[in-house]
Amino acid sequence: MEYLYIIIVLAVVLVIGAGALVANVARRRPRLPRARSGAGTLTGGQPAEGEREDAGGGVGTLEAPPVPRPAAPEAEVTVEEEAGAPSLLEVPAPAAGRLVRLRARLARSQSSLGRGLLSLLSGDDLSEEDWEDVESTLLLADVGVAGTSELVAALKERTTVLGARTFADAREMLRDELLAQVGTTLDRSMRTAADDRPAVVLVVGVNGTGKTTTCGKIARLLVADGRSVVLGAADTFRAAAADQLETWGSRVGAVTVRGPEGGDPASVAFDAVKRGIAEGADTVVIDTAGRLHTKVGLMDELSKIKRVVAKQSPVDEVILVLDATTGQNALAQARVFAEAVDLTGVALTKLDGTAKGGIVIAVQRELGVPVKLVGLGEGPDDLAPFEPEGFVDALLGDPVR
Ligand SMILES: Nc1nc2c(ncn2[C@@H]2O[C@H](COP(=O)(O)OP(=O)(O)OP(=O)(O)O)[C@@H](O)[C@H]2O)c(=O)[nH]1
Repeated sequence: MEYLYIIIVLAVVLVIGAGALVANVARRRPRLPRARSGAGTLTGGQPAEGEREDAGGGVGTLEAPPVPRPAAPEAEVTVEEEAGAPSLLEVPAPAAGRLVRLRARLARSQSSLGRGLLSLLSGDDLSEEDWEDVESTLLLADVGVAGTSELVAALKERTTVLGARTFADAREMLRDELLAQVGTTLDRSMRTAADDRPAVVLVVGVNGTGKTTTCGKIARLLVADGRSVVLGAADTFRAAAADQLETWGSRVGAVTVRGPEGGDPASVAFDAVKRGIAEGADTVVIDTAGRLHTKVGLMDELSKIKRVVAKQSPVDEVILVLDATTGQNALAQARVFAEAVDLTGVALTKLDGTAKGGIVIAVQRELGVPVKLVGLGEGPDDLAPFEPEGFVDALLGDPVR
């Protein structure tokens, strides 16, 4: 009987011991590293969620949220990358025809300017009240007072000559007149190449307009055209801006030159151009800070950057970034920057949002320099060279009713 008790106790001890061993082994089993969100996989278009945040701000510090254990093939890729294998650079979407490809983004917010005017203008005689509606539609679409009165005068003249109009007639007439206002003969090319030295592009504007993002997107446009790019993080005011720029650059193989936080922006710009020359780069794109509260401070800083850069190379482009959704405020900023520095072009961002397309006309009238680029989204390739025809067609929508 005693033996029986001993055997039972031993059996219980054995079962408990085996259970503990199994649990311990299961706990120690190595896990596969977490897959990085979309790294090296993007080839243009909309980014994956984690990348969208990268583009927006605070990049480099963002951790992808924990994800469930990845499927086997993804996990293998991640293991290789983390073992030091080079990750693939992204291939940006080609620059040509981007605006036409992105026109749906623009058309979404433009129904009042396009459809609204077309329904007013097609048909027979327009009453005084109708013309007032045409005028207020144009003003509400941010065309501005001068542009609106010119457009209304031209449309009045055309409707008198044309008489009764079909929808197609009205569309053609409005298209012609809008194109005349937007301008088809302005030189909208970006000077991003120079003989025997890198071309220098200075990007200026108030913070929050999309300046750093636009620098990153310009780099992508250039890389898509086969150019080599050096980025200069001369926005030394906010450390995250330099991180953000560096992330944009690293995605397409562009080097980013940066300085200490709060350091001298002109010195970073100088170093970036120096690096561009040393590396035989095609273009140096310099991001600047926009947080200067007085016009004098702004003028001093921008002219110092230009002066210091000019010791090595002329500045070929000075692009002002304006947030198109801010309407009149964007025009006020444009005025201040135009007094501080000789602008050569405008990048109008956020035209995919609540912006009104007429701002293109108003900004060009205000500054006397062409809109060269338009931002149509937060995705890495949502920046397009501005094309007047594609833009006006997007405003007017489909030619067939
Ligand atoms: N919808 C939309 N968002 C945009 C566009 N361009 C930029 N943005 C967003 O605007 C926000 C501000 O962009 P930033 O590039 O950080 O602005 P910034 O002017 O450089 O600001 P600082 O770096 O603080 O000086 C970001 O969330 C961008 O993703 C655009 O064309 N469309």
